[in-house]
Amino acid sequence: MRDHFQDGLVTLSGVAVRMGGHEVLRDVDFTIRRGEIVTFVGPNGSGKSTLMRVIVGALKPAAGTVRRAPGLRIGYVPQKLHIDQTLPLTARRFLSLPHRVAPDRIAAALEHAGAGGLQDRQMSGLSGGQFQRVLLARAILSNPDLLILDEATQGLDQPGSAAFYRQIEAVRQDLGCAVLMVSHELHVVMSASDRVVCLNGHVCCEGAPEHVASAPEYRALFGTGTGGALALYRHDHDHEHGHDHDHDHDHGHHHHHHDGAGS
Ligand SMILES: Nc1ncnc2c1ncn2[C@@H]1O[C@H](COP(=O)(O)OP(=O)(O)OP(=O)(O)O)[C@@H](O)[C@H]1O
Repeated sequence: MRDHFQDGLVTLSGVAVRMGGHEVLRDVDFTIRRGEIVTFVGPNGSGKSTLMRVIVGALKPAAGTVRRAPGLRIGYVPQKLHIDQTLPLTARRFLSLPHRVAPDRIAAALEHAGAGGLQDRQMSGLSGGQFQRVLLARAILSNPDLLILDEATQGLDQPGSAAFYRQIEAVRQDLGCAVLMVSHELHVVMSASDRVVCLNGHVCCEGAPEHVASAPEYRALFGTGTGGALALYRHDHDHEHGHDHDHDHDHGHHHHHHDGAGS
């Protein structure tokens, strides 16, 4: 049924990257397929941004191969974008830079990004969440096969981030694009991802969120620091799907040993 999932949009084999004389990434095999939401997690300096740069083609690996589907269109949502606050600039004009875009396309992109009707607002007057949605709309304008987000929810509070990730899922649903994100907000990202890739100079572990969360390699990296976050994720997860859960609400003490891999 899901033939389109077979198509690799970007495929990396045996990729290694050296920076300033030392190896930042080694032996990376990775594929993202049409329509998938994949998230890179990993400690600071584990090579997440570097790997993103290899995937978009901004950085050439020292070893290995990178294959992109012919004609692949990538939309990029940056972590932050600084706009001169004194410059009068409406969302419509911002989305028309550097090339003019027809008003109906702008309206449609804003609608998809959950920012419908904001075209006449000043960029400097938008809330953090609205601003990120306008950046998302800009990425959508290129009609991407692959949407890339580099910690796009920095500066948003937790409900704001959760809402933004729900918007990302809606965009994937509406446009059918694949999504690749980097994030530190593990619990939020885990619930929004089909697949999580845990990096630490190489791919430590990957798979369905529940699988990665219970993998010893992941636990070794993130230790007990994410215990609460993972408990929160499980809590949400249990309640969203509403099956097989007991009602004591003591999800923090559940121990799933690799049983989530197939979910
Ligand atoms: N231009 C560069 N020159 C030398 N070393 C670099 C360069 N860019 C990155 N590095 C090193 O590569 C490693 C991986 O960096 P990268 O930014 O990919 O990590 P990250 O996982 O994205 O980190 P963070 O979570 O802090 O954003 C780090 O040790 C970093 O210092």
